[in-house]
Amino acid sequence: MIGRLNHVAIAVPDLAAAADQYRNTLGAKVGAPQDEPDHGVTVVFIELPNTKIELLYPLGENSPIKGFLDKNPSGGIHHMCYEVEDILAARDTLKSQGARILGDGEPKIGAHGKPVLFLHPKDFNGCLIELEQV
Ligand SMILES: C[C@@H](C(=O)O)C(=O)SCCNC(=O)CCNC(=O)[C@H](O)C(C)(C)COP(=O)(O)OP(=O)(O)OC[C@H]1O[C@@H](n2cnc3c(N)ncnc32)[C@H](O)[C@@H]1OP(=O)(O)O
Ligand SMILES: [Co+2]
Repeated sequence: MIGRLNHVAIAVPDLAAAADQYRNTLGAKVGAPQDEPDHGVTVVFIELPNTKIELLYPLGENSPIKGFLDKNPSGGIHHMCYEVEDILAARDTLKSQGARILGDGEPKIGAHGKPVLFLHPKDFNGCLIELEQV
C-alpha cells in the first residue's frame, strides 16, 4: 500500500536557525518558510536528491506539535510521510485493521496541495505516520 518516502519531518525550536544550518552547514537546497494555518505549523522544505526533509515550527495557539516540542525542547524527528495512491482506500484498510486515524478521520490538504492523513504513533512503533496521496 505505501510507496515512496515523501518526507521526514523534524520539529525545531528555531526555524530560521535550522534552515540556515541545513543551507550553510549541510549545503542543502532549502525552501522559504510556508505557513500552514490548517495544520498549526510553519514549514520549511529541504530538497534532497531522493526525498525531502520538512522542518516544523508551531503556528497559532493550538499547534499539534506544541506538546512534542515541550517534551523535546531541542527538537526531534516528528513524523515520516509515506506516499499512497488512494488515501481513502488506505484509510479504510487501516481502520479495518484497528489503526487510529487522527483528527476527524477525513483527509486535509497538506503542504504540497495533496490530501494527507495522520496515524497514531502508538499504533506504529512510536512513529507518527503521515500518508500523502500522490
Ligand atoms: C503540513 C503537513 C504536511 O506535511 O503536509 C504536516 O506535516 S503538519 C504536521 C503537524 N500535524 C500533526 O502532527 C497532526 C497529527 N498529530 C496529532 O494529532 C498530535 O500531534 C498527536 C500525535 C495526537 C500527539 O498530540 P499531543 O502531543 O498533544 O498528545 P499527547 O501529549 O497526548 O501524546 C500522546 C502520546 O504520543 C506521543 N507523541 C506525541 N507526538 C508524537 C510524535 N510526533 N511521534 C511519536 N510520539 C508522539 C506523546 O509523547 C505521548 O506519549 P506518552 O503518553 O508515552 O508520553
Ligand atoms: Co509532514
